Amino acid sequence: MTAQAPSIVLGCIADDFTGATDLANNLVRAGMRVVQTIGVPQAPLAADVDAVVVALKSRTIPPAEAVAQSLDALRWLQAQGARQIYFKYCSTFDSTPAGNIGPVTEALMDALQCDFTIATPAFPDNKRTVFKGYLFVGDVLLDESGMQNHPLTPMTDANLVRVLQAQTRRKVGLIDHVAVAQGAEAVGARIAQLRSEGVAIAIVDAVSNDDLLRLGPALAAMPLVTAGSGVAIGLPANFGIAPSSTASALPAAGGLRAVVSGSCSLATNRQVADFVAAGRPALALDPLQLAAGGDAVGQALAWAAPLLPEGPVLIYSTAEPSAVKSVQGRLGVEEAGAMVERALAAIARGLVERGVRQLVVAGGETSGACVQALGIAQLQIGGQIDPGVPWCHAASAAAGGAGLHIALKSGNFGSDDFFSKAFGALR
Ligand SMILES: Nc1ncnc2c1ncn2[C@@H]1O[C@H](COP(=O)(O)OP(=O)(O)OP(=O)(O)O)[C@@H](O)[C@H]1O
Ligand SMILES: O=C(O)[C@@H](O)C(=O)CO
Repeated sequence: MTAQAPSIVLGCIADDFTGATDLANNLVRAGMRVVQTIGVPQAPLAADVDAVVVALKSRTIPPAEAVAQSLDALRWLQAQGARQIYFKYCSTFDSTPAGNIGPVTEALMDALQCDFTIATPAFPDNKRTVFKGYLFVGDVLLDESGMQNHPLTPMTDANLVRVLQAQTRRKVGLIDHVAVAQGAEAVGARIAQLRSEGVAIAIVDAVSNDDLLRLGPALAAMPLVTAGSGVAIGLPANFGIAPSSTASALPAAGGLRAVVSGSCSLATNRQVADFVAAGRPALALDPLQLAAGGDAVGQALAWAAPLLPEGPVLIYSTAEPSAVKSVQGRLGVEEAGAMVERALAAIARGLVERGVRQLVVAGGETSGACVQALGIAQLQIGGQIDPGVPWCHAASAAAGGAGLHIALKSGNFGSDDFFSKAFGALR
């Protein structure tokens, strides 16, 4: 008798690395056993899990490339038996009028011969709510939340029907809170009405987890769901899966502890300040010094070596917006970003080579660079530290193939004491 290859029920495509762990975290909390792959795997899935999240870096690349990578991921997920596909984007709907949410959604709909899907970035646990089609971040509209100044994807309109309509030829409509509050049957009736009006993609209102749990059953037969990570909490039940503590079990943690931070988001700035104020060892990298040459990576590793046995150390380039702007003005936005990412990735690798086995990385781009430098191909998802951020476990080439615990924190996620409390959560 030949052993049956593992088969998944839910196949997910995420447009960045930290967003992928955010989605995986919500699926695990709802009971699914999940792995996250870095890019599209070359080989069939070996792990016996319910869902796979394929992490791409497709949020801000040209639309045609984002479409090609997403279709590649779709083909691999289908080959692993996925019965439903989930396209995950940012809870602040990060995109430009050219894409990539619209073009990727259209391409996936075409490939799946799917004539209707939903789109909602709602993630109430992290204060992203959608009401009458408008996205709120905390108490303010998206375009007043700071996202209007984002360097790559400035979000200047909080009306998601308008935002998505600018990115797609398909007609966009709204399933408003009146329908969602009444439950799956009312959502189904609203979908039927929208379909009869020629709508193919519906933004969905959701202001609480109860809304998302009510929405879940209405999505059971949809071949494609597109959303932030919030919608994930209502999907596992459609496959008969209930929350269970075993889904998030990871191997026991050991080894030295460190944090590497390249995020300059407001939350990360507060987290760095909190770690420093607590008197913990922290080293700031100066991008202008990096640009001037010299061995800043070697110096940072030499600084960390004697401190690591005492507890977690932090190495960061995190800075206030004015300092970042000034560096970008001197070095160029792309060049500054790439140079800092390279340095932090080399530092992360050096730390792991020196015995760090519990590592927190802050920032989406920074996480991408670090995960690649660490030679990580796949992450097993464990317990949540804060909404959207789980501990993960992965084999790393930098650790000689051994496993390490790693947490990839989105810039704006996590409480102020995140860098200290994360390690407590592993014990
Ligand atoms: N002091 C600095 N000056 C200029 N650029 C910096 C500085 N520190 C970090 N950077 C760059 O800023 C970018 C930060 O992006 P990253 O995605 O890592 O964080 P984020 O935007 O806060 O996170 P997320 O994408 O999860 O919201 C990276 O390219 C990083 O290299
Ligand atoms: O949805 C979010 O806000 C995050 O998972 C993310 O994608 C940050 O880049």
